[in-house]
Amino acid sequence: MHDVDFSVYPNEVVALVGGNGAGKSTLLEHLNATLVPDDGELVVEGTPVTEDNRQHARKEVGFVFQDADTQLVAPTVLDDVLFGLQNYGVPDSDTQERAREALATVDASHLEDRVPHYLSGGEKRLVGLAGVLVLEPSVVVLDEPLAGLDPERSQLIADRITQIHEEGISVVLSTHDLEFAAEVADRVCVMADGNIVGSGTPQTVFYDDVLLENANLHPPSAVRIAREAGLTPTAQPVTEADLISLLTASAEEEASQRTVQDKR
Ligand SMILES: Nc1ncnc2c1ncn2[C@@H]1O[C@H](COP(=O)(O)OP(=O)(O)OP(=O)(O)O)[C@@H](O)[C@H]1O
Repeated sequence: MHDVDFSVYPNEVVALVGGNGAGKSTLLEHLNATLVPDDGELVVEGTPVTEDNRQHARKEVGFVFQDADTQLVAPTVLDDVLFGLQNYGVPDSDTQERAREALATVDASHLEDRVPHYLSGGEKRLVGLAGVLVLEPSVVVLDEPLAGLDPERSQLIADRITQIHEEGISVVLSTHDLEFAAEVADRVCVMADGNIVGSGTPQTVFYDDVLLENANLHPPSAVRIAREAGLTPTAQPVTEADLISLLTASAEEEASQRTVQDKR
């Protein structure tokens, strides 16, 4: 990575997109000081992070790994979620209740006695998220949160991201799924060759053909369909839901014009 200037503001969802090897995971791993820059500065909640105070960044920035096995270490799911709390010295009297609440927020209460290693990929991702949320971080970082998930689990993760956002926590995620980025992100950053080459709202980024082409990305299907259907001079839908409401509104408009003509 070189010359990267990246900030996360309170209560926003940022999606990092870019081709394989663009540097998304590397940038994310700097956010909680898993990696510390050789040159330059990482500041978390006003405190510069150094080799000696990584713990501050770890506490404020919760990281959900793509490979959840990296994260899940205890004999049961509940123990795993408790582990972080105990590590940060939270009194034992509070920990069980907080851990169970965290599992409930990701719909994973039924997994609490299971052995983490034998969970499915999607279940591991949810438990990893619970283990992060229980520590009440300011920022949650998710590396490829949908990788290997079925549509139902993907929607669950998307819903949880929206919920975390509504609770005032910032979210930074990396993804190859631009439809998902369009659905959840306030801001999209495009990465290529170890740098951020463009950023903006999903509309700004996903209608910028030159930027997407330079980063080897294809626009989300809603953007392609809107263009093919000639809708883009007046609207810039980026999600399927945007497109459906636009097409519905335009069909209703057409129907009402036809009724007026018929009456004449
Ligand atoms: N510790 C490391 N030492 C040297 N090079 C590394 C290290 N970690 C990652 N890289 C290299 O940095 C580049 C960016 O990797 P990174 O995993 O950040 O990309 P990415 O955008 O997340 O890719 P993908 O979408 O394929 O997961 C790759 O070329 C990778 O080989």
